[in-house]
Amino acid sequence: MTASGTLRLYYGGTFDPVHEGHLAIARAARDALHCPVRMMPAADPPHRAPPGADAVQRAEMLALAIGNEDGLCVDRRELQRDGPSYTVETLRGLRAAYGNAAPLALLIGADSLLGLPAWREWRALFELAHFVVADRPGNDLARLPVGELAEAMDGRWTQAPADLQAAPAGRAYRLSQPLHPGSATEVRARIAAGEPLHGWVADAVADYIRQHGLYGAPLHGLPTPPPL
Ligand SMILES: Nc1ncnc2c1ncn2[C@@H]1O[C@H](COP(=O)(O)OP(=O)(O)OP(=O)(O)O)[C@@H](O)[C@H]1O
Ligand SMILES: O=C(O)c1ccc[n+]([C@@H]2O[C@H](COP(=O)([O-])O)[C@@H](O)[C@H]2O)c1
Repeated sequence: MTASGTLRLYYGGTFDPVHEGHLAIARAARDALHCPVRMMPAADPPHRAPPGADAVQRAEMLALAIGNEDGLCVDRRELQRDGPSYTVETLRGLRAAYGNAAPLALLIGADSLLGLPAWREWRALFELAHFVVADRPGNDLARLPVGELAEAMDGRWTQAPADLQAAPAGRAYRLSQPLHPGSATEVRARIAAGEPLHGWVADAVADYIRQHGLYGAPLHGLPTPPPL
């Protein structure tokens, strides 16, 4: 099918909490592809333990991290449905809203791509969207393991942003941004250890975490209770 309209790029994640690594790849994708990046928190992320912050809190932290920055926004559509936030359902909803000719893309990190065969109806995802894949430390995209994922990716890779505009779905673009070590696991561990968050999350996000006592952070303004 011929594509029509401008590329719509969605960046799904648990964002528990949003950190500087997330923002770095969102900005890199925005700047490389010249389109807004819609950061889309998963209400009930599949294939992982329940997040430490609820979906509304994670969306609020995203909004604080983004502030008024051009070309980044929060898309709350997955908060509006019940059940696990399967990406295939989200993309079908986007197709229903924007039509089969609209170029759609999903931004994911390299670790997510390597886990793609565990996603619900994963092969159908290539019919619904392009993938924009960001390099992530410890995940080498140049050496995809031989097997069903490598076969499914064969012939899809492009380094031409125009190819994502020329078709509604089915291509894969590698975002070779500078590697960023940010990880939500590391941020939560730093909070648990009482270490500073500056440089790991936006200051407004660090304030929100303290104000809401998230991830075991002592509530803002209250003394730390003695150990039991
Ligand atoms: N530093 C990073 N570089 C590249 N991609 C990243 C980075 N951090 C997260 N991502 C990608 O962003 C998406 C959402 O990530 P997620 O919200 O699960 O954060 P995370 O840091 O991986 O979290 P956790 O440590 O809790 O697993 C995933 O596709 C992930 O691969
Ligand atoms: O649809 C699935 O089966 C599926 C399985 C794992 C992850 N995802 C999506 O991938 C995105 C990143 O997930 P995560 O767990 O790394 O934050 C997020 O939007 C999830 O909803 C989706």
